[in-house]
Amino acid sequence: MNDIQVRLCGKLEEFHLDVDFTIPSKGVTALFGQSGCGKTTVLRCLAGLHHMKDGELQVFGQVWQDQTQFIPAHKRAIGYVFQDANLFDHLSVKGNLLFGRKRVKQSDGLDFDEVVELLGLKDLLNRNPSTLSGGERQRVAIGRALLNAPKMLLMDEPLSALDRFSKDEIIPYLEKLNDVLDIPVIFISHDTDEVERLADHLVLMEKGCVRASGPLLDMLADPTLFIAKSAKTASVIEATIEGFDEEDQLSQLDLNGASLLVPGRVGDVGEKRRVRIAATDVSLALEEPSKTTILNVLQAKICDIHAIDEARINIVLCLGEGSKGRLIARITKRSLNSFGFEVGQSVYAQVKGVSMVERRRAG
Ligand SMILES: Nc1ncnc2c1ncn2[C@@H]1O[C@H](COP(=O)(O)OP(=O)(O)OP(=O)(O)O)[C@@H](O)[C@H]1O
Repeated sequence: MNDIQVRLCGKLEEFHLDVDFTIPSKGVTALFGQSGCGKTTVLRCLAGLHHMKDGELQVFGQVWQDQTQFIPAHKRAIGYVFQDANLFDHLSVKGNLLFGRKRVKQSDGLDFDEVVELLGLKDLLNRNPSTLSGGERQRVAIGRALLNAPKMLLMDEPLSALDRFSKDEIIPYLEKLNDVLDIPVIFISHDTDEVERLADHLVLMEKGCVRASGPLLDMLADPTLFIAKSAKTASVIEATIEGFDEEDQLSQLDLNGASLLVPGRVGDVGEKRRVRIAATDVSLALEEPSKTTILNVLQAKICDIHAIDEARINIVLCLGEGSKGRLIARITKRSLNSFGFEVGQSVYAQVKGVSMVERRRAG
């Protein structure tokens, strides 16, 4: 009852939407899929900006839409952030932030100072929006949405209009926001890097349908999903920092029982971090390689083999017990056949590169 249940079925001229999925009440959910698959339509239906007649929406046990009722947009406690910040140029940043705030009970949600602090807006308050950078404008738009005490924050490609530099500037603020907010955030993105850094849950859409949904890390390890076919396919795994080697300046991480070394001090002992290992950076060996410069050679078991096309194969490896430590290796069909890899077999995974999915702190 504490989650968000979405069922929507209907047509927009030629486009047919038919989705039925659940969004957890906490954390960040990314709606991901190709252009035109229906992500914005789903978000607009959630916000009440579009009424798909055949639909049911239940938010924290409250009915927002069913066969007999439809709560209009202005009565849904929602913050909506669009691709463009849509700020009012006749108002200062402060005026924009406070726009609509009068309608909200002051005790609800975050207060003005908290939002200003969280999004690093203090030095911008007296500026005119026309003088702000794209990233700064989006931070103000997010602040304005939060000050209306939403029960849910919806963001439609909030970073897509920004250049790489502005994205890098704003992402740490979003990460910090995600740590502080106790409302669900649902955002649309085309960018796998953004999704890996920001999302906890993923809803994968394809041609008006939900292809799969679930915890991000499980979804990224599922070789049957279309994201596993991309050239950028990677495993994103939660690791715990176990130690630091001062002499060689290497951090030692625990990946579900397997030990991984990464250069530099990536955090304090006991902290959890996401690591990203590109599928093309993992190669397999039947025996433990002895003469190699590769630092990370992990013992693993093959738990799935999945052909991507005529030439390439994804091998899903399990590290330790359970389904948490799953690593994808991208190999050729020729290697699969010549080594005779099969499900259940024990192998050594040589990991050529590991990057930290940074969860930096802003401000
Ligand atoms: N008001 C409308 N009338 C007719 N067709 C529409 C309308 N709104 C959206 N569509 C169509 O519905 C489909 C889904 O659109 P939607 O904007 O939801 O996709 P999307 O996944 O968000 O795409 P993108 O990533 O490109 O923003 C598209 O084919 C679009 O042309």
